[in-house]
Parts: sequence; structure tokens; C-alpha cells
Amino acid sequence: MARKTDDGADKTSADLKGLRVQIDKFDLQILDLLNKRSAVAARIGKVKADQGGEVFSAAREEEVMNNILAANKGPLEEVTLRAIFRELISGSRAIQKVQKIAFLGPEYSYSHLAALERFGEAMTYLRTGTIAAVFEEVQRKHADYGVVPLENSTDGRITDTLDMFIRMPQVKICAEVRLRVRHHLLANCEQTEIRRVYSKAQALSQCRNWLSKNLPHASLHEVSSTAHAASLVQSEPHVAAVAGRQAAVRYGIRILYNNIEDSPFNETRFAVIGLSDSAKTGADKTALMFQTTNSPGSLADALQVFKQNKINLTWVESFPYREAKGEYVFFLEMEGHRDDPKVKKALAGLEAVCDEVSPLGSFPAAKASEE
Ligand SMILES: O=C(O)C(=O)C[C@]1(C(=O)O)C=C[C@@H](O)C=C1
Repeated sequence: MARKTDDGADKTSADLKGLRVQIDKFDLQILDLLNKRSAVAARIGKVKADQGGEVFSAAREEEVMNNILAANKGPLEEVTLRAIFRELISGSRAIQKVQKIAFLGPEYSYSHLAALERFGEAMTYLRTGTIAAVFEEVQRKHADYGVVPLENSTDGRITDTLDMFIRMPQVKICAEVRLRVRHHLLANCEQTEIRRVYSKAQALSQCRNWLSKNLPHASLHEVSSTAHAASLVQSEPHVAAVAGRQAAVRYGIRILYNNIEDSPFNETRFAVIGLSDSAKTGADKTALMFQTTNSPGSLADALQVFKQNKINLTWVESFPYREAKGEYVFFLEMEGHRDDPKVKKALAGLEAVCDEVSPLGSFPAAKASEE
């Protein structure tokens, strides 16, 4: 606060100057440390290159982040430290080897936001038109990793992703991203003038109660992405889009209403896919697909294995197996890493009672993050 003296203004600006001198000094020290850290990361990169190790280690990144958060005494908040270290680690990876990350476009789609949230700005991003193309880019090694939506807390599973895991079982999950998804109503006209609302099917579905209550006379139209919906607001009159904040900024559209999603916990979980999974961190999940014999009690026998081994299941989906009519593939996710003795035991038990078990990988369990 300014001191009330005759020369108060001078005093305050002298204080400010002094404080800024301190900041400048700290900034140079931080810069020096950042580059020293990056030089060590470069050396790690050489070791990995010699040993054929992967640049991206989800498990180690989790450990780095947890060390920082545990040591933090403030005043910086966790969300700020996460953002700083995300970009720092992103820079380390880029120094080791340029990494290409595939996602379902267009830019600023939720998949893109999830990819940025996990990998930071220093990566090369590869936009694709479909979820299948993300899998293909990863399988053909055109991309190092891909980011695909797995499930939404309101709408449930993302069919295209599950279908691709069945078609390309060699693709593994090596990390997950939980993105808190907030939808906004974007329009450059008034609410009463809106005749059409555009968005992606899932976004319209996640806001269906709000839309029917607040825009009962507007027709709803599905388009390929929320970003595309936002672009249509620019070119057509009497139109609104349901999209995220980034799309509003990108296309210069007004946000008429914030947070119009029906559920206050609307979250989409994304899988980071690659050709191998992740090392153990101690707070992991393991995903797999399996098929049972078409006989009474076979699914119960499979699930019994987890009960016997006291393993908590975090996700179960049954999915029609397109190759054979009437047959199902089950997707299952549990707490624990495939190297944990009780998970190992459960997997062996599952193989004994199932037709086919395909591991999808173990990966660190993610914390929820904001859009
Ligand atoms: O420890 C490593 O393996 C590193 O390459 C360093 C580092 C980091 O910057 O902390 C960078 C990339 C990896 O994904 C994990 C951690």
C-alpha cells in the first residue's frame, strides 16, 4: 500500500522499482536453472537413444510432478505449478527428440486441448479427421503418440475409440487425461434471435436440458466438431454454437452463456495411445479387453477373479463384436499396475476362464483437470 507522506508517490515507485529488481534477479537465476535442468534432460535423451528407450515416460513425469507438488510451500498454487512444469518437461522432450502427437481435429477441439494438457506446447501436433486415423498414425509410427477420447461422464463410451482398440490390439494406452468439459453458448446475436444451434453430437447431448429450456424454438444441428460449429456462427445469421472458451476466442465470438452443460461434473477421459504402455508409479490403472465363452455364468466367472484378488474395477463396458453376430467384447479397467502381484494373479486367473484376453496397458491414474 502507498505510504501517506508528502513524497508518497516517489516512495511507492521506489518500492516498486526495488521489488522489480528482485524479480529480475530471480528470473535470471530461474533461467540459469531451467537451462541447467534442460542440459541434464538432453543427457538423459542420449542415454535413452543408446538404450533404445522412449523419450516420453508417463511414470517419470508423474513422479517429477508429485515431487514438486509435495515440496511446494506456496504461495504458488498447484494449478500454476502443474502448468509451469508441464511446459518445462515438454521442452525437455523436444530437446531429446521432436515428438509428434496425433489428435482428432480441428485445432482447439477437446482432443487437442487434452493433448496440449498432457504434452505441452513444445510438441509437433498432427491433426486428423477421424479417431481411426489417430490410431493409424500411431500404428504406422507416423506419430509417436495419439490422444483419443475414451468416455464422457454424461454420454458414456466413445464407440469409435473402442472399435479401434478391437481392430488394432497392438496399440496400447500409456497415459490418461481427464478433462473437465465446460460448454458455452456462443453467438453474435441476441438469445431471442437464435434460430439454429450447431455443435458436435456429444456436446449437444451434454447440454440437452439447458437447450430445450432456454432455446425451445431453435433447431439443433450436429456438425463434426465444436470448433467447426463456432466457425459457422461467423458465416450464418441467427446461429449459435455450443463450444469451449478457446473456440470463442479463436473465432472472435461472444459467449452468451457460460457453463451450459447439464451435469456439474461433465468430464471426458482421454487415452494417450502409443506402441507400449507405462512403467509403475504406485497409483496406476490397468485396462484390457476380453471375450468370454457364450455360456451361462461365464461373465460372472471372469468378474469373480477380481473379487477374489480384491481388485477394484474402475470401468466396465460391453461392446458388440462386429466380426461375429451376438458376441461381445468386454472392456475393463482396474486399479493397479500389471507388475503388481495381485494384478498379475488376477490376469492369469482371467486368462484361465476367458476365450481371449488382450491387455491394453498400465498407466498412471490421472487427476481431473480444467478445460
Ligand atoms: O527422466 C527422464 O526420463 C527424462 O527424460 C526427463 C523428463 C523431465 O523433463 O523431467 C523428460 C521427459 C520424460 O517424459 C520424463 C522426464
